[in-house]
Amino acid sequence: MIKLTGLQKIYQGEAGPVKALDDVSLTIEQGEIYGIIGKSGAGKSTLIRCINLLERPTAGQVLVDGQDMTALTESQLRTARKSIGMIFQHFNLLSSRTVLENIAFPLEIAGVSRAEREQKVLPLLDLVGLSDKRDVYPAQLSGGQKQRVGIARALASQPKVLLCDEATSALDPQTTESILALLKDINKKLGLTIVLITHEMHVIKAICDQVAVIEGGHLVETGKVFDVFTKPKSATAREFIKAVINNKLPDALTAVLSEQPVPGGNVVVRLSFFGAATNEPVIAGLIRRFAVDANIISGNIDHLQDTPYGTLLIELSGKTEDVQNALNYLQARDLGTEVIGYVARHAYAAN
Ligand SMILES: Nc1ncnc2c1ncn2[C@@H]1O[C@H](COP(=O)(O)OP(=O)(O)OP(=O)(O)O)[C@@H](O)[C@H]1O
Repeated sequence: MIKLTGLQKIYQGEAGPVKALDDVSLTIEQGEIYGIIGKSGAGKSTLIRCINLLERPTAGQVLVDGQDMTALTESQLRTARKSIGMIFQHFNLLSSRTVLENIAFPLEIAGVSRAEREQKVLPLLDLVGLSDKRDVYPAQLSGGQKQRVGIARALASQPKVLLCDEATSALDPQTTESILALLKDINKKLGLTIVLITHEMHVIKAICDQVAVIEGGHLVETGKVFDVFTKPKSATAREFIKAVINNKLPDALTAVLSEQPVPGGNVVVRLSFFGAATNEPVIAGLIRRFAVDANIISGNIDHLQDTPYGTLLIELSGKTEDVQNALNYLQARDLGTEVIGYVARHAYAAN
C-alpha cells in the first residue's frame, strides 16, 4: 500500500542544512497498523509528512496505492490526499464549528451538499462514539473526545490510509488506551491501513503489527512487533523496549552479582518464553533431569499481539557440571536463555 524508497529530506536550517531523513526505505502492506518510533528529533514527523507530501522529500520515491506521490501536480496531489486521512497530536479542530461541522468540513470543501454531508457524518459520529455530541463545540469536549472528532473527520473522505502524528501524546494513559482501541477497531472494521508515529513503546505494543525504529534520520530496525520485542537487534530498540517490558534486576541482586563465575557459587539465568513455550513446565523438567536447584527470583507473563510472552529470572545451584548440563538443556529448548551473572552461594537466595 505504501512504499518508500531511498527517502531523503534536507531542511535548509538557519545554521546550515539539516539532514532529517537519510536513505529511508520501507514497505507498509494494505490493512497493517505500522508504527514508527523514535526519540525527539529522530525524523518521525518528517517521515510521516513525506507520505502525503505535506513535506516534499529532497530525494527518493513515495508510492501510495501504486501512485508516485512525488510525480503529481498540485491538483493531482489534492485528489490523492483524499485517500490519505491524517490526525494530529493537538487535534487541529475548528473552534467555531460544532462536532458535526468539523467532521463534515472536508466534505464541505469538496462541494458535497449539506444533506449528503449529514448522511455521511452521522455513521462516523456513531463509529467514534460521539452521537450525543454532534451539536457541541470543541471547547466543551475532553481531549479524548476531541481526538475522536479528529478521527471521524479524517475518515469523512473514506481514505485508504490513516496517518497518525503522535495522536495520543497529549492524552492521559486511560484516554490513550481508548483512542488506541478505537484505531484498532477502525483498522479491523474498515480494513484501513494505519501509519502512526510515536515516542512511546506502549503505543507500538498496544496496536501495531509492524514497527520501524528511527534514529538520526536512519531506520535502525524494522520488523514484526513480536520479533522486535522478543529479539531486538539495535541498542535503540532495546532501550525503548525496557520501558514496557520490565527486565530490571532487583537492586539486592545487582549488589552481589559478578560477571565472572564464582567458585562454588550459583548462576543467575533469565529465561524468555514465547508463544506455546509459556505453557511448558520447564523448571519442573530441569529439576527432574538434573541434580540442580532452581530458585525463582522474579517472573512475569505479558501478551504481544495476543501471543503470550514471559520472562523468568532464576538462580541455579548445584555442582558445576550439573549446572552446566542444566544450562545446555535450557539452551537446546525453544526459549531464550541468557546467563545474567554469578553470585556466591547464600549471597542472594537461601540455597
Ligand atoms: N522546517 C525545518 N527546518 C529546519 N530543520 C527542521 C525543520 N523541521 C524539522 N527539522 C529538523 O529535522 C530533524 C527531524 O525533525 P522531526 O520533527 O522530523 O523529528 P521528530 O522525530 O518528529 O521529533 P519530535 O518528536 O520532537 O517532533 C530535527 O533535527 C529537526 O530539528
